[in-house]
Amino acid sequence: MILELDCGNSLIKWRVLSTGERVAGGSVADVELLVVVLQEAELQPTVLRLVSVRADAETRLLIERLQQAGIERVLRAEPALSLAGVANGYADHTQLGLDRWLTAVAGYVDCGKACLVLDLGTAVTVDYVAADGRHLGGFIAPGLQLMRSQLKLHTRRIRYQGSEMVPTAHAPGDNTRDAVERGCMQMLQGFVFYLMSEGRRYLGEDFVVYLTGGDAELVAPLLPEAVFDADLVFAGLALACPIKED
Ligand SMILES: Nc1ncnc2c1ncn2[C@@H]1O[C@H](COP(=O)(O)OP(=O)(O)O)[C@@H](O)[C@H]1O
Ligand SMILES: CC(C)(COP(=O)(O)O)[C@@H](O)C(=O)NCCC(=O)O
Ligand SMILES: [K+]
Repeated sequence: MILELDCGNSLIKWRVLSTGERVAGGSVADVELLVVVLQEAELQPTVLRLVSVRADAETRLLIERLQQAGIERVLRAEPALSLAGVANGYADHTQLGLDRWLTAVAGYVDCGKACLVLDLGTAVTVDYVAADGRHLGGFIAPGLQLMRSQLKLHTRRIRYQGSEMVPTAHAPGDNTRDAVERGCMQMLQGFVFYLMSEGRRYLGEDFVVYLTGGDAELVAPLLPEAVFDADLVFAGLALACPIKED
């Protein structure tokens, strides 16, 4: 059994594969919770395949904890100049977030043509891959939770309970919560529309849009033509760290 992890800045996304098939998965806040969840589900993976954008020391501790819990073999995605026909577009390829790299590669391998990958997590990341496999770089912007929390952190009177994000609610807010929630949502949605038009400039008319990350469902209704794939990073991880069992 293989345990796959995508260690993002907010959550650890996990899946367990048995003979190449997903048998369980979810997201957890930390590795201790993951160990408990695996024990309760009576899952005992021995191979770990992971991608992490966390600090190296934190990632090492996480791996050690899982080794104590029964992991025998570890494969970790590393920066690369090229993979599966995609050429890393960063001036220093080691600086490109590995989650971005894997989703860009997975998108290109899936469609075989130009693509735009939007990952709406802690940060919103945007990556362009041209039809010939050149990764053109992209953009990094704050995600929804970051936008909200920064407004609360740096103001005295933005205080409200709940975060009722309704993707289609656009009317001017008549209370603090709706004003902030809709304002942040419109920042995100406006950004996505802008990226689509920029996409035509960089990629031409014919490109596929991939949508992933914890907040992807909030913009999915705006992009009916986009491919929504919550597991895009795992598809990239399998390409970066192939295992016989795949
Ligand atoms: N239970 C949750 N805990 C944290 N974030 C959540 C949760 N449910 C939804 N989210 C949203 O998902 C985003 C995190 O998405 P994710 O793709 O997991 O990010 P990352 O890869 O950066 O950890 C948060 O910014 C938040 O807006
Ligand atoms: C941009 C990110 C913080 C996104 O992380 P996430 O929102 O998935 O937690 C991550 O890809 C990262 O740390 N990148 C390194 C900087 C770069 O890609 O240029
Ligand atoms: K992200």
